[in-house]
Amino acid sequence: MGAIHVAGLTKSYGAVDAVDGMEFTVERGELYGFLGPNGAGKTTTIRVLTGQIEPDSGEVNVLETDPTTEPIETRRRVGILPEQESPPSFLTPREYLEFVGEVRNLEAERVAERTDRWAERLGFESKLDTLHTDLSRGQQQKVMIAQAFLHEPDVVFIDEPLANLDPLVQEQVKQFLVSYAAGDNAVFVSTHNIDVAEEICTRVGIVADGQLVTERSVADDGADESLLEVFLDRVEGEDARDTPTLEQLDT
Ligand SMILES: Nc1ncnc2c1ncn2[C@@H]1O[C@H](COP(=O)(O)OP(=O)(O)OP(=O)(O)O)[C@@H](O)[C@H]1O
Repeated sequence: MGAIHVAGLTKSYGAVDAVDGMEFTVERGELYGFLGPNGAGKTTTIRVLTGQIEPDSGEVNVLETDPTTEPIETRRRVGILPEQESPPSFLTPREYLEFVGEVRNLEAERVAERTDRWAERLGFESKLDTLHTDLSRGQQQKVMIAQAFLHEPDVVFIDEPLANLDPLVQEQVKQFLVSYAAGDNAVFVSTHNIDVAEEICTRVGIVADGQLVTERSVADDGADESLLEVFLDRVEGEDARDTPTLEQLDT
């Protein structure tokens, strides 16, 4: 079945077919990249997989739970870092992580240990007791990463994990994601960043018009086409690749 399994998934908003026959399976140990242009249906798929919205049809399974019929059980087992979400402005990182720890049924001592570890790992120790409203976007993103992993879930869904982070922290987060997935967990990363997907993912699914159009895995590293070329081929069609560059137009 896989840690995450999706078959024949559809979801429309009125006349918009946001997800239209999505199919894929992610196994434990994989860092899976979900790559696609704006409006391809990535966020909608993640929202179905985390029990936030109901699909119109199709099968979904996450860690042996059905997010459409047991959304609370699914959310209990997974970590989620939604797109452009900020921690509550009126709490400090320490308070927020204590709150998340309670929701996740973790012992207070364990939460305190993990909070310190995450603050040290991502460098927000000096901000642990500062209200989020006084933190930068990048510092808030670090807290959001910490909350997603606080209960050490077997599956984590992350939308644009590196948004707003400086290059040094991006490197640390990338290494962490790679090692976390390698520890028999499934990490599902939705991104527009082809370079990052190519660098860290064990497998990449390319999404367009609500469907998975192709997949590439690290095993295809020696392939003739780069991930960017595959992306342009499948998402934009040959026309996009034939579009002349500025240099060509100059000559
Ligand atoms: N709540 C909603 N109501 C109406 N239409 C929606 C809603 N959410 C998404 N859509 C539409 O569904 C389509 C897929 O959106 P979705 O957010 O899943 O794409 P995405 O791949 O995550 O895009 P992005 O990369 O820009 O975040 C888009 O056409 C979008 O406008």
